[in-house]
Amino acid sequence: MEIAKVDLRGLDPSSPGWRAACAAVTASMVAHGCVIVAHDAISPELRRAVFDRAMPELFAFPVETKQQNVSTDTALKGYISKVPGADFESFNVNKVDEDRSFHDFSNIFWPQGNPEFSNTVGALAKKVIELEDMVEKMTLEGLGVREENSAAHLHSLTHILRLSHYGVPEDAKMGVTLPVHTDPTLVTAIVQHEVEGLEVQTKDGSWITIPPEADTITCMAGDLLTLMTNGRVAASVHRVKTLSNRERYAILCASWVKNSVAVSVMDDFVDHENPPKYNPVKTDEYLEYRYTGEGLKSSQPLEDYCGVQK
Ligand SMILES: O=C(O)CCC(=O)C(=O)O
Ligand SMILES: [Fe+2]
Repeated sequence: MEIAKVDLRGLDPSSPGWRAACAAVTASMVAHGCVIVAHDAISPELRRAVFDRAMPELFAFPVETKQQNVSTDTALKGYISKVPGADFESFNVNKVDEDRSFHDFSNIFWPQGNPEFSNTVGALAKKVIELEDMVEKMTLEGLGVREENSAAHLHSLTHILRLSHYGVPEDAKMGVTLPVHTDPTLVTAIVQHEVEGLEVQTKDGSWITIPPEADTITCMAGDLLTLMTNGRVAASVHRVKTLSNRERYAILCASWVKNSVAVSVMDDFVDHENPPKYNPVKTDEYLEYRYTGEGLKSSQPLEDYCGVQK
């Protein structure tokens, strides 16, 4: 089985192909919790500037400097350091919709400024956010959500960027560098670069490798999209496994609703036969739950945290 690739090049809501593309995006999200989209948003030069220059420069800093990437937003962690057995580390840039965010982030590493870093990573983030929001809009439209509800939802979004590095897997045979999980987000867009790793589990339990093609990004449904759609879109179950045993970089852009707004099941998914399956949640409280004791132990954190008792 393969995950379909949907071509979004040159597409906007007035294009003749829009409705068919919405249907294809939605079908893949419903079937697999994810969709691969083809795009021309990231030029080869931008890709090289970010992955061949900015990322290696960033990860070369000493750990004491890296740890200064703390989140001003309590629930979203800053720098995630390596832990024994997993050579994975990741930075977090909050509120990437605001121009200052990259400037503030790069100041940690280059107090005298590094416009090349902020401009290139910022430019890539902007493109990824546009694609991610488009996929979110298309999914809601494909599921029949009313235009005004979808527009209000898209208006409530904020985005964070994760810049991640994976060392060569310690267990060369297994190659697993990030264990199986769902994301606590609404949607996560993943930009891979040259080295494979991202794998998605299908509903029959088998694994599909998502190739790191330069002209695609992968959008994953997170737990909060399951909540909002009353279970119509199940969150993608995925992991990172690099069997070629190479070092790997990836960039992730996650969409959230702003912290003060609770995420609820949308009206469009509720009727007499389909009562809400989830209670509303505040995103920061849900994150806290996912990344502390109770939620870490749960195999179905969304259900356990806010599922309506039957
Ligand atoms: O690196 C990737 O391709 C995906 C990483 C991931 O799933 C995560 O950080 O949640
Ligand atoms: Fe993930």
